[in-house]
Amino acid sequence: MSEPFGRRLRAQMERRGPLCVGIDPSPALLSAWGLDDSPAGLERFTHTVAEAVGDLAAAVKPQSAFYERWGSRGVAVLERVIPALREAGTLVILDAKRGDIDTTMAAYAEAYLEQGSPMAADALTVSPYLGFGSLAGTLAVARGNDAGVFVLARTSNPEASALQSAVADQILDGVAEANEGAGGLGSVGVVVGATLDKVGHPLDRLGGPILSPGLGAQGASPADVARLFAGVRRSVLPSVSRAVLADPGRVRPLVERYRDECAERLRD
Ligand SMILES: O=C(O)c1cc(=O)[nH]c(=O)n1[C@@H]1O[C@H](COP(=O)(O)O)[C@@H](O)[C@H]1O
Repeated sequence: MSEPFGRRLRAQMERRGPLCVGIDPSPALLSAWGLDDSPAGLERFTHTVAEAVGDLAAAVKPQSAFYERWGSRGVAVLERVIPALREAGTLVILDAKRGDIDTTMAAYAEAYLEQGSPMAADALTVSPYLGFGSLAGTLAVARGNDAGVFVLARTSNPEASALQSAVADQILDGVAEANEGAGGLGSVGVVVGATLDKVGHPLDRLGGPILSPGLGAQGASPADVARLFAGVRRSVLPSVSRAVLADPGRVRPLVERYRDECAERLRD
């Protein structure tokens, strides 16, 4: 590993355009592809998406839950696809949304961010609702491995608003502090859903990337993302899953379309 995650992400977004492609092999999508809801179906779906976008998307975000459904056989699929995606030149953000006390979080960080671990990704989504300080060990492991962390701040689901808006400032301050002195885009990001009407908290001092899921199936468009993040657009990595995954033959062209529109809208 050569460079901190934030700088690698900045380079990827400039080279490939600002789009993260989620791999969410739900039973409904496996069925739409004519695949069995089984580890073999999961593997076929996953590798088809990886081949379609590994050389195209700035980042790819496998949703761990759809693999964990199958226990060790599903996790084995994840263990195979993460290195394959990284080999293809994309950054892997593992979406596992881990959150626990500090020592347990450090163990999750070793599982997902320690280079050499079977599931080592470039970045991990984490939950700060045990207190921002509970992430200290995770941030340390990430830093030591040039990996990234995306901390939930304002998620895309409507039921999150009351809880998260009460503590979002603490989380954003913690992230800003963790990115101090990064020099370029920091490696500690936040998750802010593209579906929000407004963020309601300042994002201009974060210093790190903003992962923004909610494009497509949850109703947001690239124009919504541009409106929501006016002033910080160059730090935004929109993420799309179902809207590009419905048909195996159309994954690549749909990703190209979203990527081009996001690049156009988030130019500045
Ligand atoms: O962390 C995430 O990626 C995430 C955060 C959030 O606020 N909302 C959200 O939908 N996600 C994830 O992003 C993906 C959204 O999928 P689509 O709605 O199909 O694009 C799912 O894997 C969600 O778990």
